[in-house]
Amino acid sequence: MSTTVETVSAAARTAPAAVIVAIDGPSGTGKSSTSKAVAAQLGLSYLDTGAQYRAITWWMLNNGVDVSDPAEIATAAAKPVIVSGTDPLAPTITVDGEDASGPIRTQEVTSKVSAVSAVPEVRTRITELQRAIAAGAEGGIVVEGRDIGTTVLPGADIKIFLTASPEARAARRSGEVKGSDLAATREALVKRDAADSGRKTSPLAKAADAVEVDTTELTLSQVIECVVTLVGEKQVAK
Ligand SMILES: Nc1ncnc2c1ncn2[C@@H]1O[C@H](COP(=O)(O)OP(=O)(O)O)[C@@H](O)[C@H]1O
Ligand SMILES: Nc1ccn([C@@H]2O[C@H](COP(=O)(O)OP(=O)(O)O)[C@@H](O)[C@H]2O)c(=O)n1
Repeated sequence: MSTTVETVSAAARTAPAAVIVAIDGPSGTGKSSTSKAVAAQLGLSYLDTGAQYRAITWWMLNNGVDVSDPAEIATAAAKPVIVSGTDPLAPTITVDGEDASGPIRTQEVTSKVSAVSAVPEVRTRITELQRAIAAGAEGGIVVEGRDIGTTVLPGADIKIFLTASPEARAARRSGEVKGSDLAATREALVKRDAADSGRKTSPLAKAADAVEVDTTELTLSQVIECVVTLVGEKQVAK
């Protein structure tokens, strides 16, 4: 009998505690790359909340919703069925059963997503989904977005807020698309930041208890290492 108890306590002592990690920040700061790598390295699930806002925007554009009309967006907000796969090595997203991972990255969706995500009914719906996914991730999860530390998971074990200069972020983003215009990319990015930070309902913001990491002069590997270290410290303390 005592052997069983000892075995269980030994396992509890050595197994890392399940942690909830919130990573927020504006576009191009490295949230997705960092979150996926940290989750994969630490055996945690991963949730890209921006992909969910993109997915609902894509559905609205495909289903005749006038995305310049908040009332129309609000009425349609409950309709699409959005399912996120949380494997950091192969994240997925479907809308009404259809793979949406490619189409949600188009310029059209990117230019409309801030207007859709500002509508309170959309945020309530997507926030519920996010909380349910985090609650179901028994081994822990890294959730990345704009309002995870402030609104979605205010009780997260660790909160990171990534920043970088607009120049660095625009250079990173335009590096992803061959022949893209750096100045236009910067302008679009700054405009989206302003819309996301300026909206009334759960704007892009750093939580008071978040650790801010400026990634402007850091390599992606350095950022990942920094976050892995911060999460490791929390796991030991739990
Ligand atoms: N510290 C970094 N240094 C250089 N490039 C980076 C860094 N972090 C991310 N990147 C690159 O910048 C681009 C945007 O990163 P991403 O993780 O998608 O940012 P976000 O999710 O914050 O929008 C990607 O091409 C990524 O490889
Ligand atoms: N938690 C979140 C995540 C994204 N979003 C919205 O979704 C958009 C797309 O997010 P994203 O993370 O895919 O954007 P990128 O930084 O990858 O370009 C943001 O510009 C916000 O308008 C949000 O409102 N709240």
